Order: sequence, then C-alpha cells, then structure tokens
Amino acid sequence: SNVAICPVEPGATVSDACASYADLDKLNARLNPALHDLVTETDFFSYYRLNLYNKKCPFWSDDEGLCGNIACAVTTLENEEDIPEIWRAEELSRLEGPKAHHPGKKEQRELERPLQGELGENVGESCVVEYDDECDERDYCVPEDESASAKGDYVSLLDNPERFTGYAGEGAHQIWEAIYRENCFSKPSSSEQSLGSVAIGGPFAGFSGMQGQAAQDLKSVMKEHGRQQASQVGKVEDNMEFDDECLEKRVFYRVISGMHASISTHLCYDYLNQSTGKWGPNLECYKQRLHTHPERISNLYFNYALMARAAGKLKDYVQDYTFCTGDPKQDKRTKNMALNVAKTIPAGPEIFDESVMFRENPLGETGISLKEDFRNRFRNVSRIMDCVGCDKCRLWGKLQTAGYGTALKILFEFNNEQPAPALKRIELVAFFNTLDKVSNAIKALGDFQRMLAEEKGVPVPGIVADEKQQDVTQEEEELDDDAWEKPTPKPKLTTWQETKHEIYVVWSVTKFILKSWIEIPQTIFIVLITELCRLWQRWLGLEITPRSWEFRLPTVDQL
Ligand SMILES: Cc1cc2nc3c(=O)[nH]c(=O)nc-3n(C[C@H](O)[C@H](O)[C@H](O)COP(=O)(O)OP(=O)(O)OC[C@H]3O[C@@H](n4cnc5c(N)ncnc54)[C@H](O)[C@@H]3O)c2cc1C
Repeated sequence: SNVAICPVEPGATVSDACASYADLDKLNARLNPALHDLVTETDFFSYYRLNLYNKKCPFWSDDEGLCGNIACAVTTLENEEDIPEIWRAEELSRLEGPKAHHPGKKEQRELERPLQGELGENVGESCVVEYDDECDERDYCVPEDESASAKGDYVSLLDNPERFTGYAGEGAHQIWEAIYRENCFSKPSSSEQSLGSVAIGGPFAGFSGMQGQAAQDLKSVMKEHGRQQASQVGKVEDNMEFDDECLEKRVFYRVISGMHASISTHLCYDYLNQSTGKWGPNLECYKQRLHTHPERISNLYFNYALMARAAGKLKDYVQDYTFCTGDPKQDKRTKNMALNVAKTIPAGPEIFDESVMFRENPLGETGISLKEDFRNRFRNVSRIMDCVGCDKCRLWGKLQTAGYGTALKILFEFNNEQPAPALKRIELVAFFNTLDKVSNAIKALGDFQRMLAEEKGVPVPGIVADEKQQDVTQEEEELDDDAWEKPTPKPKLTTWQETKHEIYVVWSVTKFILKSWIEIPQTIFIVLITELCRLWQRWLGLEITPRSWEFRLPTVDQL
C-alpha cells in the first residue's frame, strides 16, 4: 500500500541529481524553518520589485485579440455571478497590500526614505530599494526597460501568498504551452507546424530562425514527453532513461516542469472552495495534478536539489553582502538568517553536480553555445510571464523564473576561476523566495501523502518530510556543513549496548508515565473546555470545530 501512497520510491536517487528523495526530505526538515524565518521576518526578502502593468505581452499581439481577452484574462467559472464577489477569480488574482513606486536615482540619493513610507512606517527602506538594477552580460534575467517610469513597483510578498487564484482555462494553458515550447534547443528542422498558430512577435521575432530549428526538436521533446506520460502508469520516474537527449535540455525541461509542479502544489494546498469560501488543502487537486504524475514530483525534487546546491555555494557571498545600507542592526539580522540557510546545505556537489553540464556533448554541441542557448530560453520564459493574465500569478511566475535564473547564474558563474559576479537585490530576493517555495511544496507533498494515507486507512509512508521535521532535535539544528549525513547502515549492538538501550527505554517510559500523571488536571481541563465549546456550537447550529485531542498510545520514538 505504500507504493500507492508514495508516488516515488523514497530511497531512489532523483535522476540528474545526486541525492535520494529521502535525503532531500531530511535536508528540507532543517532548511524549511530557516528559510521561513528569512523570507517572512526580514524587510529585504519580503518585498519584490516588478513591472506589473507597463510591460506588454510580447508573445501575442493585442491586434490578434488574444492578449486583450482570452489568453490574458483571468478565466472565470461559467456561473461566476453566483459566487460572492470576494471569491471570484478576478478578485483573487488582484494584488493586495501596499505598493511603492521605484524612486528615480535622484530620490534614491537624496531622500533618507526614498519610498517615503509608502510600504508602511516600519519598513527599513534601505533594505528594500536598490540603486543599479540593470542585468549584465552573464544574466539569465531580462533587463528592465531603461525609462524611469518602467522601473516597476515594490509589492509585499507576504500580503500576496502564492495560492489558488482561479486563473485557469485556455489562457493559462497557452502560457504553459509557450513556456514548454522554449525547451526546443537548436537542431536542424523542417516542421514549423508544431509551433502552432501562435504568432511570434516582439523580442521573439529575432528568434524565428531559432524557432524554425527548434520546431524539429519539439518533436523529440514531445516524444520524450509522451514517453514520460506512458511511464506514469506504474513506473517511477527514476527508472526512466533519457537516452537521446542531452543533459542541458533535460535540465531545462525539468526546471520548468518542477516550477509548474511547485505552483500546482501551492494552489492545491492553499485552495479556495468557491462555493463555501473555505481555504485549505484539496486532496483531489493533489491526486489529479501531482500524485498520478510521479515525474512531476521528481522534477520538483530535482529543482530543490538544484536550488539547494546554489544556496550552499552562496555562503561566502552572503557573508560579505550588505543587505541594508542604512540599518546596521537589520543588516546583521538579515545576514545571520541568510547564513543560517546557506550553512545548512553541504558546500560540495553532494546534492547536485553542475560541473557535468555544458561540456561538449556527443551531438557535437559545444558547452559555450549550449549555455548561450540555455540562457536565451530562460530570458524568453521570463518574457512569456508578462502574458500571464492574473496579477498574483504573474508576480510569482516572474519571481520564480528570476529565482531559477539566479540559481543558474550561481551554479555556472560562481567558480574559483573568476571573481563572482555581483548579485542584485532583486536576484537574491527572487532566489531565496523561490527556494522557499520549492521547500514548502516538498513539505506540502508530505502532508498530502499523510492525508491520502489517512483516507485509505494505511500507515503513513516514510517519505513524509514533516514527520522527520519533528525529529529534528535542537542539537541537530546547529547548522554546520556536517549537518548533511548520508544514511548509514545500523551497526550491530553488543549485549551490553542492548541492556543499556533497554534500561534507557524503561527509564523513558517511567518518565513519560509520571509526566502524564502530573499533566492530568491540565489535560482534563483542556478536554472539558474543548467539548463544552463543541457542545455550544452544536446547540447554536454553528459549524463544529474539529477535536484537538485524541486518545492514542505513544510510539517509542515519542517517549
Ligand atoms: C506562470 C503561471 C503562474 C500561475 N500561478 C497560479 C497561482 O498562483 N494560483 C493559481 O491558482 N493558478 C495559477 N496558475 C494557473 C495554474 O498553473 C493552472 O494553469 C490552472 O490551475 C489550470 O490547471 P490545469 O489542471 O488545467 O492544468 P495546467 O496546470 O494549466 O497544465 C496544463 C498542461 O500542462 C501539463 N502539465 C501540468 N503540470 C505539469 C508539470 N508539472 N510538468 C509537465 N507538464 C505539466 C499537463 O499536460 C496539463 O494538462 C498559473 C499559471 C501560470 C502560467
């Protein structure tokens, strides 16, 4: 029954990465709380700047009527008028919280508070505003427009969590399709048909030659995709062979698919039932979008390995980075939190080995041109995000594309041969928030698997990251390089060791019993209050709060 609950084999190594699912779960149990603190408790990491409204969707022109309506609009349900306004897709997709316009260079220099308190009085603006924001040659991101008016707005990431928005249908599908199409790396081609009827314009015009070549490759990608679909039936992804495809193309596809899986996980986990107005995990959504597609889960873990490896490489960089120019106290706090994240991850290639990418491959493509191709495709994905017709989705879509772009920059440009390129604030914010998203998605998968096990009445499977999270002791949480331990086989115990262990168990049981006796009055009080509340709710005809207590025997581990 575990096979049915675990879509992937926990002990299997995530293909193209170096660690197993269980290893990554174990790492995530330590990393998730550190990341959570970093992205929720610092001004630096909780505001993002993006050009939300001024950017034109370069992919479909307005004249074709696509961006103006179907492709870019938030799709609404057919009976949307029956739904209270606050639960409608359009409302859910709207950005919330304060917004501040990016100040011009003059204001940045002259004003002590360049955003003039627009984000709130307590926000350390020197942690939020950045001066130079253009991308350099080595970037995987899209340089913003030169004009000051196009510099975008600062928005709060905490006020706009990534969750269900109702954005769906033809528009959303077209975007995903276009993004996956970027997976077509150059190869001679004859068929452009498969690129469909979408007109490529704007920045994509220069790509038409490439697209022509790419069309041929699309076929093989589709074939690959078909193979993956076929293998979903009863076969876990790690047994898949990726025979005729080069590693870089595969990595590109996996990054995109992993990002898609992460978005799907978040929207299923923080789902709105539009008829009751209740938010919460939607198990059916998980089953349909993730559980039955083990390769998507594998791609999510792959992204986690890739992002975590990049974060591990950032340790020295973060050590020397100034986060808040005008607030030394917050600067120090932010730095310590970022270091906590970087230090939790092994510094070497134990999880992901990027050095095997961008070498000359059997098809004769050189590492340099592949790298260039890779970078261009990433920039295009970032541009496609401008066509996403739901503000919140666009915010997180753009942020995560930039986050993966930054991870690739770190992986391939941070080496000992040349000085590390400077990372802009926006890149660091995108990077750590993206890592946080993937980390939360992995945690949520554990919860979903637990829910599934409960639904089926079977034991909770070992892959559940959350369970391991409870096992992390204070001592283990001390963050250092050695924190990463590969599972080792259990040594055989001598008679004396076994006796000692038995004594330890007896002692733990005795302590547990005594503690339980002492706690009895408090327990009875809590149970009584809870039950009285429930009774009261029942009497008033209100919705009854689920029980927060239960009778259960402890496991040896809990003693
Ligand atoms: C950039 C972006 C951000 C979004 N953010 C949000 C959000 O924050 N909240 C929200 O509620 N909705 C969001 N959406 C919409 C959401 O992703 C879905 O498009 C929508 O929920 C409809 O889902 P679907 O089941 O029709 O399939 P979709 O998720 O739209 O997928 C389309 C097709 O892609 C394939 N596919 C699906 N997942 C994968 C995968 N992991 N790897 C490979 N192939 C896959 C399948 O064949 C599927 O039919 C976003 C969409 C985009 C494009």
